[in-house]
Amino acid sequence: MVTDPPCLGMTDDERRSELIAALRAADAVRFGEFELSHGGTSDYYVDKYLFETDPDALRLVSEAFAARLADTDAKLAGVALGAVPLVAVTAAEMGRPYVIARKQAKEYGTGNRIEGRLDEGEEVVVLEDIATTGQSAVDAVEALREAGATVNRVLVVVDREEGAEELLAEHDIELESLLTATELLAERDAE
Ligand SMILES: O=P(O)(O)OC[C@H]1O[C@H](OP(=O)(O)OP(=O)(O)O)[C@H](O)[C@@H]1O
Ligand SMILES: O=C(O)c1cc(=O)[nH]c(=O)[nH]1
Repeated sequence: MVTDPPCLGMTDDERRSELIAALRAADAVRFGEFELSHGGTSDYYVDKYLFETDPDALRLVSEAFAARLADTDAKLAGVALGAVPLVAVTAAEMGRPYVIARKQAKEYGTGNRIEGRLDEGEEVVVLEDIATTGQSAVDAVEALREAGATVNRVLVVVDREEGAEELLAEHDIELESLLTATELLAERDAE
């Protein structure tokens, strides 16, 4: 069943502006020199844990995700660790079940790479916080596909526009973002 998301009346532009303001208010957009997870450095960094632990920003992200997901009744998946709060809140808001894609399989107990219930052939949309190279998202999709899911869509909060869209396309995955780096940094870049 496809449920009506909240704030359906908001335009994408309104939602984007509100989200940028919330990320900035949470102090999640940092400037300086930062090392990134797949190598290289950057003069800015989105500290996902600052916006994910801020109730206003977390609520806005989950509402925006829910609005984007109104066109599908697919199961949701979150990429550990950062996307776990995002998928949990979005799933609760939408009344949808979800799974978690670990970076590596658990080394004891169940030995699971995918946590939660996943049935063979089930359609899954992956939620992620940040896409830089896109490798983390691709790894999660591959693990979900190996576990039997059908996955062709990844939804991220921020696409840093550093090749993720192209890498995902090579794996037959469409990348959608709530914000691009261009949108997020427009104010700084206009100065
Ligand atoms: O697109 P990529 O080049 O893969 O980079 C982005 C990934 O890196 C960050 O996660 P991080 O490795 O910091 O892990 P965490 O969620 O466990 O903190 C971010 O949350 C993405 O998952
Ligand atoms: O590529 C990364 O590692 C990365 C970039 C970023 O802006 N934020 C983050 O949490 N990780």
